[in-house]
Amino acid sequence: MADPAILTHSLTKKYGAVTAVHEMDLEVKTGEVFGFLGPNGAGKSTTIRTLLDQIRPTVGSATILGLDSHTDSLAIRRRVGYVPGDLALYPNLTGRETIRYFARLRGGVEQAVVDELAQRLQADLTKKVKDYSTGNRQKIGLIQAFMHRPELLILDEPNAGLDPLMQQEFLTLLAEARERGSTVFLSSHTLSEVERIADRVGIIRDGRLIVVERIDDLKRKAVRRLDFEFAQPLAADTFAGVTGVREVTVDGTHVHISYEGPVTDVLRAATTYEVLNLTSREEDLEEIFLAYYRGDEADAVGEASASQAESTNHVR
Ligand SMILES: Nc1ncnc2c1ncn2[C@@H]1O[C@H](COP(=O)(O)OP(=O)(O)OP(=O)(O)O)[C@@H](O)[C@H]1O
Repeated sequence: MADPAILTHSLTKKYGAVTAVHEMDLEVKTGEVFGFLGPNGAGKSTTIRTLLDQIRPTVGSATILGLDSHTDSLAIRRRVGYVPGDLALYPNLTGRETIRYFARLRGGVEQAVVDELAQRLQADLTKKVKDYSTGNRQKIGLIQAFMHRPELLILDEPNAGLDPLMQQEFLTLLAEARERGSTVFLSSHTLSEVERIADRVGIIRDGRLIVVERIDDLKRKAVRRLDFEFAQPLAADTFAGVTGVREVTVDGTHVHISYEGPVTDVLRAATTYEVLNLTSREEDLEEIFLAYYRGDEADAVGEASASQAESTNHVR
């Protein structure tokens, strides 16, 4: 079997009294797109910089593509494309000169690949970097990360500053990289940025990896809602004890139900009465995710459904 693309053992980074990364055991499989999610200051960038040997862990170790992150760091750099969270560029170089500089560090890349990436991302490479907007700087970051068709892409909040059209193009580039067999490690603070492309997500909070799940499983756990209109008013306890039901609001003939898991029992209980109308609302993945952020992972689904507004405020 292929080595995992990323494997860490008890990876820990302390800055004085602050433990930025705490005993992290992370495995990213070859060929998957892994979303690395957490709020500001959770430890995402510190983890990534440790993986790339830009900083040394206080305790623990990591292998990247089967190579030791420290002793084999040069070999790793050639096989990895990296977009840092705080991309530092020379202000007086043009975009093209900047890309040439990165290309030389990599031992040369195909000009045709650079041109195609620049065209697809609508990057103007003739301007000096100091005259770029945040989004245009980010495009340079993406071009240099993708241009050597690396086996592993490590992307630290790569969407920053990209407009919706470019975000879409970026997702297409990721999908193509996956088609070629590349692995993608993608950090973000919003699930919505990664949910369309990631196979699995890991959620990090206060330096700890608190959950790793397949996006499909996370979706299965998400809260869903049904709004019924009945011919007759129902008693408040009509749905008490029905499997999967989390919350019921009865307002005369209108009943709102949030539930998790299969809908069968809810429907069976409802259709013992005359149903005039039924609407089903989108499952809300963001809610369950925000609950993990807040620290309610033991009961992420229930808490999320109870107080979305509060959780949204907390993250901001
Ligand atoms: N060089 C440093 N010296 C001291 N503390 C640091 C240093 N770098 C990071 N930290 C601290 O480590 C913790 C994790 O920071 P990190 O930048 O890794 O988080 P992050 O998840 O990438 O956040 P963001 O989404 O804001 O980039 C924070 O408390 C931060 O203040």
